[in-house]
Amino acid sequence: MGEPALSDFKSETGCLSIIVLGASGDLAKKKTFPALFHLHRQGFIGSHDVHIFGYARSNMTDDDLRERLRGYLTPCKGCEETHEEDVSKFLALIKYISGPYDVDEGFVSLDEEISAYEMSKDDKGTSSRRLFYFALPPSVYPSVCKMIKRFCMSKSESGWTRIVVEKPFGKDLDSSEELSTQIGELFDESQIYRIDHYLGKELVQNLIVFKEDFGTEGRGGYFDEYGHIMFTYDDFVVVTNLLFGLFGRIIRDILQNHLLQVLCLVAMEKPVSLKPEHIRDEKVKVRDLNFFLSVLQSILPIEDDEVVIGQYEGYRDDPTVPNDSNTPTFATMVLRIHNERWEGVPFILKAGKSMKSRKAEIRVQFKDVPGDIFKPKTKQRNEFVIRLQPSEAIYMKLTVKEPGLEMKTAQSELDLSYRQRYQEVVIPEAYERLILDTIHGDQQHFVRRDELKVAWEIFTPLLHKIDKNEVQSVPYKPGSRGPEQADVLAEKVGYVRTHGYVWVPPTLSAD
Ligand SMILES: NC(=O)C1=CN([C@@H]2O[C@H](COP(=O)(O)OP(=O)(O)OC[C@H]3O[C@@H](n4cnc5c(N)ncnc54)[C@H](OP(=O)(O)O)[C@@H]3O)[C@@H](O)[C@H]2O)C=CC1
Ligand SMILES: O=C1O[C@H](COP(=O)(O)O)[C@@H](O)[C@H](O)[C@H]1O
Repeated sequence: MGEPALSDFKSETGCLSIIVLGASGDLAKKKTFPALFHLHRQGFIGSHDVHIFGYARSNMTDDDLRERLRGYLTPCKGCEETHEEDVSKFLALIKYISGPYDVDEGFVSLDEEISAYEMSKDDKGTSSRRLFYFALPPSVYPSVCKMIKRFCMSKSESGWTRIVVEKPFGKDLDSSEELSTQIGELFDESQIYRIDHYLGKELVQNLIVFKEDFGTEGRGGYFDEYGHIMFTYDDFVVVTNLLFGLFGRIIRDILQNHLLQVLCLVAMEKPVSLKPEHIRDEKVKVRDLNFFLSVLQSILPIEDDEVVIGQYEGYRDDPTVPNDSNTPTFATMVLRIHNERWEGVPFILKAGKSMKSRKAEIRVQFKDVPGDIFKPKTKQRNEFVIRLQPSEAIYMKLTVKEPGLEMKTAQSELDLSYRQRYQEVVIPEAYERLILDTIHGDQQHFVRRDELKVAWEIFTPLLHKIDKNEVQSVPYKPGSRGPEQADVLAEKVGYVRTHGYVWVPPTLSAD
């Protein structure tokens, strides 16, 4: 398998302009600029060929923006000593331009600034690279795209223009397709980077490496031993703002994108190679001689009785939330992949806000061994767990003999905890990796238009039912596991929860 290395994408030179649209906003200060800072600090983007432009309507000077960002540029482990210097060098690269999102003048000024910077370089902009990062509400994407297309494209033949767009990409199938069409009329798919930051997480990226082993096995039934696969996202953050004021929040926010993408990487066949298009094809490729359907195409419609949505008690106390809001802050549902490999294996997706803990993980539960001679002494099932966050880890929960003279079983784990195993390694933030991929033109970890469409096809019928109150949120206590009905559903489809066993993460002290 030809594995693309970072160096495969490094051949481009010429000045690089990174334009953060919506520079005054929350995402820009918390994620986009800090990611750029860390890339700069590590030398992935260099002062000699990079300039960063912030653009938004707010009235600010360059220094106002720099001061606003300063507090979010935190030192990483081991670089405390040079931190202040690193920050100063980075902030010096930033220029702020104020302007509206739908008026020519703003983008004419932006283009003038970028061009002036390009002309100041040795190659006079002959290979200008322009990366536009949309840290903006999607409502302004169409007008901003028009403005960029009209005024701000790279003028050099050997350069490029790329746009990075944030979710939500629509609120259902129709609105998403409309947005895709509007953007698609102006930019080629190869210029559009639809970011799903879960695809940039270290352990999500590791899923493709597991494929190498999985994929070499024979077909037909070797997954028979896999009882259930559970994807969870539990968050204790209380979120009060309503996206679009629409129902179905947690589904649109987490399940339709982050968890579905992770599911694809787990369930898809091994791609032909690591080339970005091969990976994206595998997630969504169309029916191939009626033989193997890709993962997304093979997901069956979600059954009403395989969904539980919940809302934490107190959610409606927020003055911005209507008293009769049905908005789910929790959802669990079963997806079924109708293909040769996964027939009969329930994929349980679960996500919630205001939960007792904050974690995201993939849990593959194995079926009971037929004729288990230790039954009924062993009540727990073996599980393979990939903990995406916090404290990244891959571990196998399994039943072992308890050390000692007695033949007693106990649950334990084989554990690869990243913090312990890779003590010297700083795991990069998802946004760092994805921005670097954009600069390198690597679309592997970005959502292609056809993927997005199928993702919405899966969830839209359910979302519309929730929007019409045909599916009701059940209440759950803040700081709990979510509604009991969710556990009942998981149990109904065969998932066995282990009671009384808590995995204690290893300490950092090496023996
Ligand atoms: N914040 C986060 O952690 C995450 C955000 N996202 C997505 O990233 C994008 C940006 O998010 P975020 O930074 O939180 O958004 P903000 O609400 O902070 O908006 C960003 C900037 O856009 C401008 N803006 C806000 N509302 C409007 C409007 N109605 N019309 C025109 N301009 C507007 C404002 O700049 P000005 O008024 O100065 O022009 C604002 O500073 C969104 O698509 C969001 O869904 C995705 C994942 C996480
Ligand atoms: O996209 C989103 O993701 C965050 C969760 O991201 P994480 O990297 O902290 O797990 C979520 O809190 C937010 O609501 C959602 O829009």
